[in-house]
Amino acid sequence: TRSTRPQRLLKAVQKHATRGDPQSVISAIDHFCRHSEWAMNIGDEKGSILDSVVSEVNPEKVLELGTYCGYSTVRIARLLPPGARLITLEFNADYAAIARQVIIWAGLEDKVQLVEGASEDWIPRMKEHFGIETFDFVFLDHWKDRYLPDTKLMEDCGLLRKGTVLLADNVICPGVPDYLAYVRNSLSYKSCYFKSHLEYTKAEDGLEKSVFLG
Ligand SMILES: CCCNc1ncnc2c1ncn2[C@@H]1O[C@H](/C=C/CNC(=O)c2cc(-c3ccc(F)cc3)cc(O)c2O)[C@@H](O)[C@H]1O
Ligand SMILES: [Mg+2]
Repeated sequence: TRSTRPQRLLKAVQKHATRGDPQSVISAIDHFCRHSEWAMNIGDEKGSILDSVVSEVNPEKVLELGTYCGYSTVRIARLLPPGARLITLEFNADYAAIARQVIIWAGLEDKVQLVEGASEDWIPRMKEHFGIETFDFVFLDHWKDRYLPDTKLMEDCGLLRKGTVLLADNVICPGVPDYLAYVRNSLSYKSCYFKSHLEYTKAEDGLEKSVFLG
C-alpha cells in the first residue's frame, strides 16, 4: 500500500540528515516540506521564535502537546541543558512511531520521553507517573480545540507555577479563539503575540507566549 506522508518525511530525514546532528534533521524536514510535501510542522520561521523563547526560559522540565513527526520536539530538545527533560504526548500510534525514529536520528532520545496517549489522560498523571511537580515550559501544538481545556486541566492539576511559560502555535491559522481570549483576559496570565507566517507559506500565523502568574 502507498506510504504515508510522515513515512516519506522520515525517509527524507534518514536519507539527507546526519545521525546525531539535530540541525541537519531540522533542515532535512524543512527542505522536504518546502520542496516535496507540505506538513504541519512549526517550520523554520516560527521555529526560530520557538528557539528564542526556549533559550530565554532555559527550562528543566518541558511538556509538548502533540508530537506529530517530532520536528518541534527536536527543535526544543536540542536546546535543553544536560539533565533537562522533555515529555511529549502523541495519541496517534503511527505518528508516534515516526516521531520516535526522528528523535533517535537526531540523537536526542536521552532528553525526550515520548508518551503514546491522549493529553487529557496523561496530564493528570504527570506527578505520580513521572515525578513531575511543575513544568517550566509548555508547547501547545495539538488539536486546536484542546488548547483551552488542557490549559485549564494543567492549572487544576497544579502543573503550572509562577513563571511557567506556555507557547501556543497556530493562534491565527487555523486559529484558537477561545484559548486566545482566555490567556489574554485572564488575570493569571501575562500574554504576548509573536507575528509570523504559517509554516512554509506566506499566510499570516503566529505564536502566543503566556506566562502563568500563579
Ligand atoms: C484527544 C485529543 C487531544 N489530545 C491529544 N493528545 C495527544 N496528541 C494529540 C491530541 N490531539 C491531537 N494530537 C496529535 O497532535 C497532532 C495534531 C496537530 C493538530 N495541528 C493542526 O491541526 C495544524 C494545522 C495547520 C494547518 C494550517 C492551515 C491549513 F490550511 C492546514 C493545516 C497548521 C499547524 O501548524 C497545525 O498544528 C497530531 O499528531 C495528533 O495526533
Ligand atoms: Mg502547529
